[in-house]
Amino acid sequence: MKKQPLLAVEGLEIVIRRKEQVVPVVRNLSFQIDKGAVFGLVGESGCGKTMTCLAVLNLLPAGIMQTGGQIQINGKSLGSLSSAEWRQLRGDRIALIMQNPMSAFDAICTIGDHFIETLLAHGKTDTKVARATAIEYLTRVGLPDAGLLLRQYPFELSGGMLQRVIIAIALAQKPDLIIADEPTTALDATSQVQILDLLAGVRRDFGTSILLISHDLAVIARLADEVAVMCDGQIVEQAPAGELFTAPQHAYTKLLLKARSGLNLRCERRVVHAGSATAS
Ligand SMILES: Nc1ncnc2c1ncn2[C@@H]1O[C@H](COP(=O)(O)OP(=O)(O)OP(=O)(O)O)[C@@H](O)[C@H]1O
Repeated sequence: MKKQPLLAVEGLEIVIRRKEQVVPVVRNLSFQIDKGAVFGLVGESGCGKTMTCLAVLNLLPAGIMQTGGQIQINGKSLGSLSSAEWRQLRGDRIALIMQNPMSAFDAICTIGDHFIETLLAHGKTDTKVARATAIEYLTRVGLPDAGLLLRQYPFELSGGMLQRVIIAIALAQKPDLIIADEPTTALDATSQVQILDLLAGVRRDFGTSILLISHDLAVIARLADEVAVMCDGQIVEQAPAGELFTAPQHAYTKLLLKARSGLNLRCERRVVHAGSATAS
């Protein structure tokens, strides 16, 4: 019997309305993520990666809408959820980690305020229990002196530390799925490696599924089991990571791999679109 995926996206269509125009952003996009798996979505800036994950969270910005397709979690369609059910799903079942960790924090609230309020909003009723949980998870993600950290303000922490705090807040809610949208892009090289190692540990120790979004193949290569390559709102190739990196089939995937060695992706992409499906 085929096992049920944790997340199934089927035929997703997203458009932007600009005055009289309707511009497709994501077209007929389908993928599945199994429980405990890391699924990498890679593609150049503007190809629709973020809009795809915002659609999964029902958080598309004004003027951008899902016009087709189905999204299911554990076989349950998300299409019919009420606002309250969506709020519950976000945080409790699906956590989002974004590119710029500072933007996730209110500058006038301490780390403790953020952590404890989030836990209280998602079911922990006792501040003392929430505080103990915060300390436990901050320690688990490798942040020393968690008690002091709870009294600090976001600007007192580095980007890498803030990203760890966000991961700790996410983990404390024991989500089934973490959506990590360019989680290392704003970090220095050392912090990038540490955060990717931390996410690998999260999957290993908690069995959390991860949708990892990046424009950087090296980031995807480090974590993903399965990789989908996006170009202009569509998946052009999907394969297990080992296969995709050693034997890419689609011309655009080959260009992305080449781009890492300094070639001009944008220029060459025009060649692909002009019909050279075998360009490499
Ligand atoms: N708030 C918005 N209003 C209008 N158009 C938007 C908005 N956000 C994104 N877009 C457009 O939607 C398209 C897809 O953007 P998206 O953010 O999903 O790309 P991406 O692949 O995640 O790129 P990046 O890696 O740069 O974030 C782009 O053409 C972008 O210009």
